[in-house]
Amino acid sequence: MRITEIREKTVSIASPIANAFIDFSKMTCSVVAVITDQIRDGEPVIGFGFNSNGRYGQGALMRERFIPRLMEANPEALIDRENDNLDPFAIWKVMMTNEKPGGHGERSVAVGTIDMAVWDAVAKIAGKPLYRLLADRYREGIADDSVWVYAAGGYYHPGKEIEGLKDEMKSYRDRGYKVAKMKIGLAPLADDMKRVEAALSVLGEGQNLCVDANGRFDLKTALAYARALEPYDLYWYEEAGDPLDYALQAELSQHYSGRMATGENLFSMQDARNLIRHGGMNRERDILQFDCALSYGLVEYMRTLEMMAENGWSSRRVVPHGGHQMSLNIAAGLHLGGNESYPDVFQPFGGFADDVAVVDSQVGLPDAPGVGFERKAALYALFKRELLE
Ligand SMILES: O=C([O-])CC(=O)C(=O)O
Ligand SMILES: [Mg+2]
Repeated sequence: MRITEIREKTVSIASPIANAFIDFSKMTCSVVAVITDQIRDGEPVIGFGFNSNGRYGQGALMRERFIPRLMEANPEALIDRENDNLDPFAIWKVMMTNEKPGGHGERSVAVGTIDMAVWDAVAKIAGKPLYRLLADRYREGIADDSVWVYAAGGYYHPGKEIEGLKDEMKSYRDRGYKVAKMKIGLAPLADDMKRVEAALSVLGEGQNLCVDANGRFDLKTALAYARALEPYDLYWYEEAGDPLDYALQAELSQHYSGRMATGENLFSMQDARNLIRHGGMNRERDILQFDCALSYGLVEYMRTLEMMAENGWSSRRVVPHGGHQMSLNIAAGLHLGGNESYPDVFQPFGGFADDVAVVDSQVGLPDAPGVGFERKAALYALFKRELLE
């Protein structure tokens, strides 16, 4: 059993939206195909992967380091004999050969993207949905049947006024979502509070709304927003300050009594551990948003979940960033607390299988081998067009 070829390409996921820190006018993403010599239903098994929105395509790193390391490795060293399959842990180790610790920047995205394709292939070789394979291997066979999801959007957009935001929130409600998320921090505080009130006029109680500052605020601004937001009793206040400013997060938690969420820009177990150690996060209340596709993939994610357990954090406190099917499988198979969903933005990467609707903020998973990409027609068509033709 061996990987015969790995292909990668950078594709556009540009759109005119903006959060408090970046706009997505030139956003790209890598797509990857890991082609194997295994045959299922008369076709070679091919695993697919892509990196989450918000970081750009990582083709150069893949072409120069990670793909050659895998293709030069002894194929025997990449096999999981016990399960008669490829071994994602051995593959990860080969990819990370001669990589120093620390400085988890773009390379964690490159590795995370290939890792996604490897797990897709592994589940396809096993003939199971990935969430089922994960539950069977690591959770005594018990998977969640459905996963809690919230609708992420509420971006700043040229020409999108209050009415546009309300229409967007209403459309999420109409599509089965109870909780939605909107951006804050690009407009002045007073304007943002008008936007928050507009969203709440559609969503109802504060517990149906999350706000996301995308790491924009210094401590003073984070505290000013905390004071203004507190009376609304929102579901969560996300990424107030710089993702690596644990002291800011810890100080903020002394002044804000509601739930906070952060972690989407922490790309390693070690960075996540620093948040747990130094960020003042409350394990009974707060939410961690690590995204495997940005942070060295599922192999590293399992280390992060182990680290959390060692620190008394339940895996149910994790609701990954990214709104993609890989995290949805991890959520169902490894018992996370939910998953982000992008009903409208970042298509066709955001969103789940075409035939699973969101009902009461819960989404099911398709009964298809692998991550389920083949059940999301627009995404599968993109993979085929960009990587196989
Ligand atoms: O706007 C972004 O970069 C995405 C984001 O923070 C989120 O989905 O939480
Ligand atoms: Mg965010």
